[in-house]
Parts: sequence; C-alpha cells; structure tokens
Amino acid sequence: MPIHVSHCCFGYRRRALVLADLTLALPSGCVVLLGPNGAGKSTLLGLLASALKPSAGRVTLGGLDTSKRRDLKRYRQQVGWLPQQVTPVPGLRVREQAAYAGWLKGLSRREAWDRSLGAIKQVGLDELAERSAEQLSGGQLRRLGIAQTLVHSARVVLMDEPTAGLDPTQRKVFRGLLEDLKDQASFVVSTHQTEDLEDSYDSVVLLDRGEILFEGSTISFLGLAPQQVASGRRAEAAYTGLVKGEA
Ligand SMILES: Nc1ncnc2c1ncn2[C@@H]1O[C@H](COP(=O)(O)OP(=O)(O)OP(=O)(O)O)[C@@H](O)[C@H]1O
Repeated sequence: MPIHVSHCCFGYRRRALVLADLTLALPSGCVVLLGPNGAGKSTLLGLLASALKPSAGRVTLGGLDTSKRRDLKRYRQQVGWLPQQVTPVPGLRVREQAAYAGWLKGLSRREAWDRSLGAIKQVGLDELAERSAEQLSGGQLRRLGIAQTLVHSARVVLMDEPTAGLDPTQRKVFRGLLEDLKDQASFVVSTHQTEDLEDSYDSVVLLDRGEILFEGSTISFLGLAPQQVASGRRAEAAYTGLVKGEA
C-alpha cells in the first residue's frame, strides 16, 4: 500500500517553505507522526489527504498520483482524513453524517446509506444513530469522523491529533478502536502523546522544521533511548534525544 512522498515542496502562499524536498515512504500498518509544534505534521497530512497541493514533487498511492486529475478521485476514495476538528453537519443525524461522507466520496446514496450503519457500529455509535451530530461529545465526534472513513472503505486513514483533549478513558477507547481496525486499513496518526507508542504503532516518523529526523520501526525508535531509561519512558527519551540532536 504505502503512500510515497517524493521530493515534495510546500509553503503557505508566499511564505517560506514548510516542507522542502521531502521524501518519505509511509508503510502499511499503524504509523505515528511525531514532532514539535510547527514541525509540519498537519501540513504533511494535508498533502497526504490531497487537500494541499505540493508546489513540486509527487504524492502517490499504488499507481495513483495526486498531481494527475484523472487519479485524484480514486486516490481520495482510498484515503480518509480525520482532521483535528470533526465538524458536525448542521441538521444531520449521526448515521446521516456518516452516509453523507460516503456519498461525498463517490458512493451512491443507497450504498452510502447501507454502509453507514456498519461503520457507526464499528466505532460504537450505533445507539446514537438517530441523535443529532451536533449533540455529540468531542470523543464521540472523533469516532464519527473515523466512521466517515470506514463508510467508503478507505485503505489509508489519516488522523490529525485524534486524542488531543480527550480524557484517559476516551483515549483508551480510541486505542482499542485502532487495534480493532488495524486489519481493515492502514493509519497515519499525528500526535504529541508518546506514552502509547509501543502498544499502538508499528512505525514512527519524526518531523522537525519540515525535515525527517527519524523514519523506521517503533522498535528501532525505542532503541535510540539511553539504556538506563525505564521501558515506559523510552519513547519520550528517544524523541527528546532526536529533537535535541543527541540520539
Ligand atoms: N494556514 C496557514 N497559513 C500560513 N502558515 C501556516 C498555516 N498552517 C500552518 N502554517 C505554518 O506552517 C508551519 C507548520 O505548521 P503545521 O500546522 O503543519 O505544524 P504541526 O507540526 O502540525 O504543528 P502542531 O503540532 O502545533 O499542530 C508552521 O510554521 C505554521 O505556522
């Protein structure tokens, strides 16, 4: 599956480049995207989602290239995006919003409606199917965002800080959900939380000021922590060492 980013450049309007000549292969499985504030994580996710267009370089999934108009629709059907804020669509109920997302990705109304029930069941929202999406809590809204990507069977799901602001119980629900869905899709998740790294992710990408500081398996990332660091603190130590240039 992997998404390939080849020599991509991106800057907002006329400002300096946020990503300059970035090359990266995102493997299948669960990938965590780490980096300090302003590192370029959301920007990279925007490129991967094809919501942002690189000024140079290419983003590809299989044979599909986001710079080619004829590939774009199929690329977007295969890639789901959960932005930092999942917005409830005014007037829509939970199941309707999931179905609407499927329709926007090119499913027929009938197909989107039929698939929506299974998708909200998978994220544990079926009991709230008839509730207005505007009445959901932050954690429930993010689960609805995941359901939206399941309706159109995305092969890759991109998530921008999906657990930010969630309480520990909701974070655990999210981790469980990721575990349950692992066989169904690949995930690229940007986060500042390093505690769950070992249990939840197969590989790590660490970005700082638009540059890749680390790209590889979670095991090799944890191996960068100094030997004496206790197992629960290894991810944080590896992260800090790389960002400070010590690892
Ligand atoms: N819409 C925008 N217009 C102009 N500059 C932007 C915009 N969005 C982001 N930037 C700038 O691009 C750089 C990278 O931002 P980005 O949001 O991608 O980083 P991030 O790693 O996701 O940060 P955080 O962890 O704080 O969410 C920052 O310098 C930011 O100020």
